[in-house]
Amino acid sequence: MQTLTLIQPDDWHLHLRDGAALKAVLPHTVRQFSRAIVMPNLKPPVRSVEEARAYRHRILAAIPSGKQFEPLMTLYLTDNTSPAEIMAAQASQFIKAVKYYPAGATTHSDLGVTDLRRCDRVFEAMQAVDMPLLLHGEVTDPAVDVFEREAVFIEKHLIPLKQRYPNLRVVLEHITTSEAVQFVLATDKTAATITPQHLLFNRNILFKGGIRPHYYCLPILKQEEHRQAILQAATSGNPKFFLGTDSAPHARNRKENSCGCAGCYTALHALELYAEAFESVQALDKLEAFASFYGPDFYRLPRNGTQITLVKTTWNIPQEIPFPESSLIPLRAGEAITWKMMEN
Ligand SMILES: NC(=O)N[C@@H](CC(=O)O)C(=O)O
Ligand SMILES: [Zn+2]
Ligand SMILES: [Zn+2]
Repeated sequence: MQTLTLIQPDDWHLHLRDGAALKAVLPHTVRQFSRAIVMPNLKPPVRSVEEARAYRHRILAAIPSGKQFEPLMTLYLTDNTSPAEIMAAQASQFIKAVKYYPAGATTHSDLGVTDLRRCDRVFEAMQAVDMPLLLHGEVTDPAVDVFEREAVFIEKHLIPLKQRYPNLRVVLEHITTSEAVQFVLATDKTAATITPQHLLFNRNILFKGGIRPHYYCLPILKQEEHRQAILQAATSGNPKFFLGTDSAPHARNRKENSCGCAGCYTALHALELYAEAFESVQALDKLEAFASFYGPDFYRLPRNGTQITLVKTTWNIPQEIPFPESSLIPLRAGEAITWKMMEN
């Protein structure tokens, strides 16, 4: 039987939510990953060191007994974030990054930043203490085509930001376009996370035989040429590209809705999905570094010591998972998948 043993991976972009939802999804992540960069887009968002400390304790309390997991916390940037909060975040040790959401771009982003330039004093402080900036890189201008919003953001906002703060370390999150790949390759102190859905699917899946809300996430899936560009980047062995699932749970009734939420749920089977993507281009030998080395290297954390094993065997992804309000539909629910993580 074909097996694949990896140093235990970490998830460098994850939504854990809070309360009963947190309790429902955390065991899945804990099974696959040792650490995760936890997104701060709660309602209300995690804007201060004290809120991050309290959220971190709620996560720690929800870890299944006997399991090891380290949540790496982030702060939600607003127009009003102060440089002093950045200094306090750096001193906290448990806050590893600051997250930028353009106001209104995605789930729970209404308190996000209205204009990047308003945060210049904060970026100066982040650059000074070497705190990474994580970006949801899309413009929100309704006049810009939804498929162009990442490329326009890079051109109009991110290139100028990096010109003002060349030493600010940035991670362009969940990249979806060849423009993003080109930007990351060309820019110092810049990395990117890549999700399983953006490696496996192009936008056709959204309309395959009907509208499929469980494939809807932001940034939206793009054309095939973009999928190929990010698959090439992920499997290239370049340490600027690493794993971030963007697993984003929403209850079934909120996805299957006349105005459905954005987000794909992959925490259950992320490594299997990534393995399929890497195998599709004969690059399984590149998976371990993408999943387990380049993220900790970027965040200047030690690589994990434990290992996990994937086995080449076919199983069916569950149709649904228990979740508050209704249920949770994992990506590719009910379909077969050809890798399986062994219980450890
Ligand atoms: N990716 C998504 O489609 N949704 C994320 C937010 C985000 O990462 O943009 C969520 O929190 O649901
Ligand atoms: Zn996002
Ligand atoms: Zn996200």
